[in-house]
Amino acid sequence: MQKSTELMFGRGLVWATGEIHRRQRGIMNPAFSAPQMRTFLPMFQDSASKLAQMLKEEVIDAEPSGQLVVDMIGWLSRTTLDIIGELGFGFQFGSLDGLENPLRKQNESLFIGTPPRYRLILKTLWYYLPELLLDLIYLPTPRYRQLRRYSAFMRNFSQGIVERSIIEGDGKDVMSVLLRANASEDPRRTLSDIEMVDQIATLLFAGHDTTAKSLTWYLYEIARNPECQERVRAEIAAIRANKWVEKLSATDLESMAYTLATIKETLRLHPIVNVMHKEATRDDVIPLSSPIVTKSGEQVSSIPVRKGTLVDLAVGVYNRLPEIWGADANEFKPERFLDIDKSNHSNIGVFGNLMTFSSGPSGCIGWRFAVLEMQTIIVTLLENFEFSPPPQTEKTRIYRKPAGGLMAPMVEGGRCAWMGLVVKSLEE
Ligand code: HEM
Repeated sequence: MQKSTELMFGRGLVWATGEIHRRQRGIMNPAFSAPQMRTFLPMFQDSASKLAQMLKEEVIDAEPSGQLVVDMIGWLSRTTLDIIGELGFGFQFGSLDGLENPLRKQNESLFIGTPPRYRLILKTLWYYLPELLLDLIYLPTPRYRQLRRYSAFMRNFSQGIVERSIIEGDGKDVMSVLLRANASEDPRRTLSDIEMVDQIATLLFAGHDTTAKSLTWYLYEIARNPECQERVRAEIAAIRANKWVEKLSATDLESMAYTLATIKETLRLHPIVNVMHKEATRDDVIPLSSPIVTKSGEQVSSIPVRKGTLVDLAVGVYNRLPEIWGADANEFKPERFLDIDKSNHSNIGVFGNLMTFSSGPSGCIGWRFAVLEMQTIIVTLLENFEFSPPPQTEKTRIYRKPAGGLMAPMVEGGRCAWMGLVVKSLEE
């Protein structure tokens, strides 16, 4: 597992474990702090406005009625790529402007389609086979060659970015903030040049498709629940009514309690990382919230684990547990986050008592980035468009399937993520 992660992202934060992870994370945390994220808001807003403008052109041009079935995941993926390029490492992808870019092509080729069956089997066996045998099975495959090509390209590209950021020195993006923090740290606690370079591949992977797919699931839910959609629009209008400047502030966004509840509810129902694989770093005991009866009839209230035990965290299952969320756990009901009974909830996860961004020392470092980005894009889209599901046929019915390691919307038999929604411009 760590080997393929290293091939894709080098020795960045997603790859690191133990002491190396603690050191890297300690230096990176401030670059993702709440005040730092607020400085990103204008760029989120500019990208969201550009998305709305391009989408409007597509909808109005193609249909005189001002509505059209649009694959929203394509648009959202381009938007979040432009954002992570500029705010992550000061690079202009220009994908909303239709620019072709070799890095974008490399990145897309890596994540397109569901994996073939043999790779899913290999992944399942991964943990249980000796490493040498894995090398023998894995090394000659086309997937291995693809990963090698990607990692060589990425290293070269990222080196250029880091060199440029060092020379320019005043960038506002995450990498520039990180480079400055690294320079002022005790040398024993700093990131090496290679570790710094490899954070770019890490940010590109972790900060792009994750948010695009979560936003896509948001639109899917909001399209199926028009009364929720209207309520979000009304909340935005109420905030606007008290403002005389065009741009909303971070405080305005935070005050939209219902909109935030709809985001939490989407992240609850559609965690894009459905299962997380962890390894116990020491002998430990996992306490259970309520006792269970084992196959042998024994009642247990905790599970001992030995160092090295592999533990799968079923995020998708936790997020829909009726014991936590109620009998209507499978339904989209944002109100549950407005009148949440805190006494019934253990405080788990970094956001909304959910496991979607995980928890603990390796929980998602970019969750504040992702939430603010989602809030901004959602507000802009819902102020300008109405979303509804297209007529349901085999060609338009959406299923949740794994693609590129993330749960994606797909139609039956499709190889790529797709989310067609009827988009209607609200412009008179
Ligand atoms: C809705 C969007 C996102 C979701 C659902 C998400 C979810 C996750 C999850 C489940 C993990 C694994 C945590 C673990 O292993 O315990 C993770 C890790 C990570 N995420 Fe996110 N993420 C999102 C957006 C972002 C963004 C926008 C960024 C960066 C700008 C980012 C950067 C990272 C990094 C660097 C890690 C590795 C953290 C570590 O190992 O210490 N993520 N994310």
